Amino acid sequence: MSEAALDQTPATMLSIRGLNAWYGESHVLHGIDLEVPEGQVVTLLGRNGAGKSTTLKSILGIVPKRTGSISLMGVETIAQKPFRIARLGAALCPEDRGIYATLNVRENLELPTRINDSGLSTEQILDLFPNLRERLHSPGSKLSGGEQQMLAIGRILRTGARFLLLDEPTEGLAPTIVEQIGNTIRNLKEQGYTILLVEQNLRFAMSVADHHYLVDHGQVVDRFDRQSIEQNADALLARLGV
Ligand SMILES: Nc1ncnc2c1ncn2[C@@H]1O[C@H](COP(=O)(O)OP(=O)(O)OP(=O)(O)O)[C@@H](O)[C@H]1O
Repeated sequence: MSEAALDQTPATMLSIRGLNAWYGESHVLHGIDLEVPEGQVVTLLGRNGAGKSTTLKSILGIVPKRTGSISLMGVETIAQKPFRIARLGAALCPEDRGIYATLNVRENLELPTRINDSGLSTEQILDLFPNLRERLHSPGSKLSGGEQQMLAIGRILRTGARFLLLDEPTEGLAPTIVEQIGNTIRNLKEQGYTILLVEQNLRFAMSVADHHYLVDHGQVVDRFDRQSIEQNADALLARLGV
């Protein structure tokens, strides 16, 4: 057996080094360093305004001014345009979910461009989220928060992206829906997807993720694995202010 076959270390999906980002004159990220191994779920935790969403947007190239290094599947993307980064297989599910109010569920699902043939079919997405099947002809404006979130996740699965960036998918949702989203994330991980998740809900983050980064004032200030986050949960809740 070759050495490569014996090596069980997962490949690196994302490696960020010294990421700085600005909105106009406002300097928001101050040297973020983080790694996301392929096939794992990693969370960014932190208070409001810490820089979590800006980190996700920087990975997709949609923050105008960035410096440092963002390597996606070994490709340096810091100077790449968003459409090129998307073609590498990364997709963002934004905090506002980005559902078109006047389009129905099917139209919202089928709107984004596919980047390859490995995207899920509409049928496969409806199998994953049966609630959406019943709402196929309802406009986006008539969906509940949970249905909108499922549609937003389903939509990026259709594109063929294998690296999913989810910005607060549980925000404002009822506990049963949060549980469904958790099951979906675990299911996607089993299917080999890599997920970077922004979360305020620590218990939820702990139930789905392999590693966690704590972001504060635009920097990574701590890192936890499954075991160390359990041991530090109470202190962390206080640090998150929740
Ligand atoms: N489009 C923008 N223009 C100017 N400043 C922005 C913009 N978006 C975010 N900011 C500022 O950048 C900082 C980081 O915001 P970011 O949204 O990344 O934080 P966050 O950790 O995701 O928190 P939240 O959960 O509140 O979104 C905050 O001070 C925020 O006010």
